[in-house]
Amino acid sequence: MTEAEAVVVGVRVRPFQEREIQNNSMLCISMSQKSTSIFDSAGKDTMFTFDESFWSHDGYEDDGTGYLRPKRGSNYVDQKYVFNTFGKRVLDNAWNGYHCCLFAYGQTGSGKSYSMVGYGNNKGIVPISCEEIFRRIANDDSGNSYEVLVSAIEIYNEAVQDLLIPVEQRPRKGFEIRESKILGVYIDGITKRPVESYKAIHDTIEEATTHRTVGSTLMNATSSRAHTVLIIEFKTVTSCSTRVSMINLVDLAGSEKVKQTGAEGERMKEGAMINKSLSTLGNCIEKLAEKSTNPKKAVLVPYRESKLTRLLQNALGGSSKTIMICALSPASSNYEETLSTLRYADRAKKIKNKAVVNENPQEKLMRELLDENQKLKEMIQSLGAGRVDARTFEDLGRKQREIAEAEAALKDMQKTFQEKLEEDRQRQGELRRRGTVVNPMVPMIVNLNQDPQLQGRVKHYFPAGKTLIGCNKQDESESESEASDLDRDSDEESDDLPVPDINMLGRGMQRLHASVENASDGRCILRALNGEAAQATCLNGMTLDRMLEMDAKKCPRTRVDDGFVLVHADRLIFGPCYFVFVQPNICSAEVLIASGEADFTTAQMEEMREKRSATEKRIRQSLYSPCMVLPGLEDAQHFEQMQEMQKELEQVKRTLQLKEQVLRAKEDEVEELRRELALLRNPGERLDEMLYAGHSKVSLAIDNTFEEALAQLSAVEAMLTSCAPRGDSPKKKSLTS
Ligand SMILES: Nc1ncnc2c1ncn2[C@@H]1O[C@H](COP(=O)(O)OP(=O)(O)OP(=O)(O)O)[C@@H](O)[C@H]1O
Repeated sequence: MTEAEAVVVGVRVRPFQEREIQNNSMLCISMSQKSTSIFDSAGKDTMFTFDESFWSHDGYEDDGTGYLRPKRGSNYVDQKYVFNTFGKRVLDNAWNGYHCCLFAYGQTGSGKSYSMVGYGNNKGIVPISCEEIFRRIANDDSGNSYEVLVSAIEIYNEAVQDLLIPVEQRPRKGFEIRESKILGVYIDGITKRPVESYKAIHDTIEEATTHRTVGSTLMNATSSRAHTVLIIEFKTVTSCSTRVSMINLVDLAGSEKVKQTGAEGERMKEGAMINKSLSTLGNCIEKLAEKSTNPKKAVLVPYRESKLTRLLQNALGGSSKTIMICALSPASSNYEETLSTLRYADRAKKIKNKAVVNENPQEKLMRELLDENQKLKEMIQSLGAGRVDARTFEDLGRKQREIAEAEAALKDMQKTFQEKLEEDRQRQGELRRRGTVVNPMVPMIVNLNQDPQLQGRVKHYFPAGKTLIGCNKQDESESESEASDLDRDSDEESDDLPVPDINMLGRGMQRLHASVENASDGRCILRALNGEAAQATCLNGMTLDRMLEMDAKKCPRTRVDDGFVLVHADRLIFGPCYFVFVQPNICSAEVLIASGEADFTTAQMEEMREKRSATEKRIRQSLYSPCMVLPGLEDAQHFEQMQEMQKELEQVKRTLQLKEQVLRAKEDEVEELRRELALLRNPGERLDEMLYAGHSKVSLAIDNTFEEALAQLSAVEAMLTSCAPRGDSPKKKSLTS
């Protein structure tokens, strides 16, 4: 009989972030071998022991390529070490035919994605594992053959989405998680992409990431608000058997409490949904731990209460080998959250699973599926013979659906891997022809946001041809029943309109708002699709309707008919959404954003500046144009009009002055921040400045002291002079001279 095996749990603490250093954050975590301690503000510690405690807080250096490696003699744990400890274990298990699951838990910004996916050269467990899978396959000379299928999903607001299909082709309410006796828990209709090389799996993950960010815009989400799961189905075919194992790599959403993030409205709902998934996960872990400690006790595990736990049911309390990596913030300001993560991890390590090798499942599955088919036929026959009760009738409907699913699964199983590859190639070719598959080197717009954490998270690509930007209200979160009749009428009217390729919601957005044409000469041309849209679309602060009125020579951008040629780093505003245009062959979006060349404040300020000058122009026009039309100043009515307008002008001037003050203050603030940033980037200069400041203070002090001394001397001198006998006043040399 298979031995029960505990969930393997590791914790990892990251370095301080810039903000935490600036806030003089205190370190509240210490680690010694497998134990981790957390200290509260009074210095009292709570200790936990895990399978692994990874110290990644300090003791590292850049190896010259951006990769962070441990300094000589330090205990810093780098990405390779984490992969060798946890990632390799997952792969070994998969190779032996076990289902495996690795999930990362922790509050936002604690380092989950760093461990799972990694950044730049510091690749995480997911990419290294994918590389390793194909390296092992290439080095295998046993005669076995291998088949790898990849799925990528996101759970957001309790809806499961397939990240391998474009946003606009997804069902609005997401995909269904189903459970059947034969197939177990599975997602109905999810893409399983066959991959035969590291490049293919890498491109698939890139595609999923792109769809993830695009998808998140539609819902105002950020990556940390959704749970992402990469599912790798790994099949080994030997001469006498077939083994299938599923590898689930799960990057959970941030675990912070909604209260702490100050979330409101839609964000609050998101937070509640994430918390629902995470708190159900917590409850399941608690119940499973209870069950493992007391196997005889009847414990109900609430898997069905959230999509996440339903999906992870097998990984948590079934036949899977499971590893959990908990990311910790080192800062004392996050003490509460980190302590709660440690408690979560502590409970998880008590769970015990009984993993089994999934040998020959395909043949078994096919046999079972055929049996089910037979049973259904018999049921139908009995229905025809009139020997059926109500319960059987009800069952029949359910069975019919199950059989349809089973038959679809059977059909899929009967296809060879080569057939699946060929089918996928054709599908990809078709999508590429329609421009649906995204190449990260095509021009794009990237979002700008007040919150630097949210900046650069959303990318919209412009493949060759025309891309339509608009507001497809069907995607709006309000239910249709709440829409006004007027809205409904206008929606009906606009039903014939094409669906925009890029959807942006918010005030000022038109159903078909703008287009960007990626022309054959490589230029991208922006056009507003109607007058109202032109007023609500800005290029570097200026509305398109204003640019269209301008003399072509004065216009800041090259005009092509009614459109404008976009230039790398141009700021664009559509309704309430701020973006920057990126030509990836000039530099990547990440580099552009990090350079500070385009940011939210700049875009907002140039918009305000343009609005001000447009208003001034309008007032000037309305003030002076009547003079030309009306007969003369003696006309009383005209005089009144003039006075009215003068008042209006004064009012506008005052408003403008106020706005100008605000703008200046903001500009000063930005200037100050830029200066600070430059100093931080160049500490030498900072030191010089400090020395200079220190020097000035000292010389000022010396000057003051000197001045005071002189004053005292003059006073003494004056006293001496007044005290000296009048007659023989000597011709003294002044002490001050
Ligand atoms: N072990 C580490 N070594 C160096 N830097 C790290 C490490 N872990 C995390 N970081 C840095 O900390 C920051 C936050 O990490 P990360 O984005 O992985 O957090 P997260 O928990 O995934 O956040 P979110 O929930 O928002 O996705 C990043 O800048 C990352 O580079």
